[in-house]
Amino acid sequence: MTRIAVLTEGSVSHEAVNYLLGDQPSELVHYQQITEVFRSTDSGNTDYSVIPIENTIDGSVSLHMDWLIHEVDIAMQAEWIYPSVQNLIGHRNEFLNKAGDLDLSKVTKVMSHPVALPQCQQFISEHMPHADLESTGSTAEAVKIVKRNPGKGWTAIGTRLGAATHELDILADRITDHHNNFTRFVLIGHHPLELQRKPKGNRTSVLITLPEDFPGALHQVLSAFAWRRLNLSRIESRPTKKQLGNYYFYIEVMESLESVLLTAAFAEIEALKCQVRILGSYPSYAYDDALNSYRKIGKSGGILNG
Ligand SMILES: O=C(O)C(=O)Cc1ccccc1
Repeated sequence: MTRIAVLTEGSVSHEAVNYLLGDQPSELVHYQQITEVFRSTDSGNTDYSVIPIENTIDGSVSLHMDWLIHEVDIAMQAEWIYPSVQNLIGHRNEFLNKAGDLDLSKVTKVMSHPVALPQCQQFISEHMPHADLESTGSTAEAVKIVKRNPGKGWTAIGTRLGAATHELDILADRITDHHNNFTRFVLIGHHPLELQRKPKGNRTSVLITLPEDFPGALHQVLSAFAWRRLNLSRIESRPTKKQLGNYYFYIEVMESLESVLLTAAFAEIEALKCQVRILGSYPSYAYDDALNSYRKIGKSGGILNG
């Protein structure tokens, strides 16, 4: 059976891969840290790894992009978007006042993934301004830690699946400051994955290094795509880590590598003495479904009393 590495049970990544796979059978192998998720497929222990790479609120997840570029050489095989709906999770009985209502001023610590904490900044400063904040390997790791440490006033920010899996209470639901909070995930692996669901389109991701002392090189690179009417869905500069001020351009094109237009664009860019490293050419799934689920989730949320 296909083995897929993913963050801890009940993480956003876990919800997201369940959504991508639907009923398709596969074995999920869970890890505490994203670096272990990367290494697992790199070492051949799993066939694929699930990596969150971009968030509507924070933008690129830098650590994950860096691992994709510098630490492993595993192709991107699919991308999809999934909403991250965050909740405040803890042992409910620790936060009740005499009237039996929740009193979040009793919270001493809020733990979560470093991408999830800033997403809930307004909620935290309004309801728990004095709580310590602590980062964990995933939202679900935070839930597990809180579960193992009752009586300390600790809480976690995480998913409904995380609260259910680790048997903790949801103290407040949908607490992200912006409700259009989506994360883009990629599935990386050495072979394409056949999925039952139909893709919405194709993407090709590429790293382009510009030659030194070539004024206007980026303009020429972009022109190679533009005059062929190849749409770009993302462009971002990333440090090469070799020298201060040296950058790659990470570019995503809304086209498959099977397109002769795209291969011709890459050949033209290489002729300009740029280096082209293809990170993957893969199907893109279900953006509309993600939007529909956002509509279903609705906008309001907050502290759950009673
Ligand atoms: O920590 C998790 O649950 C993850 O899967 C990483 C993450 C965190 C916040 C938004 C999207 C993904």
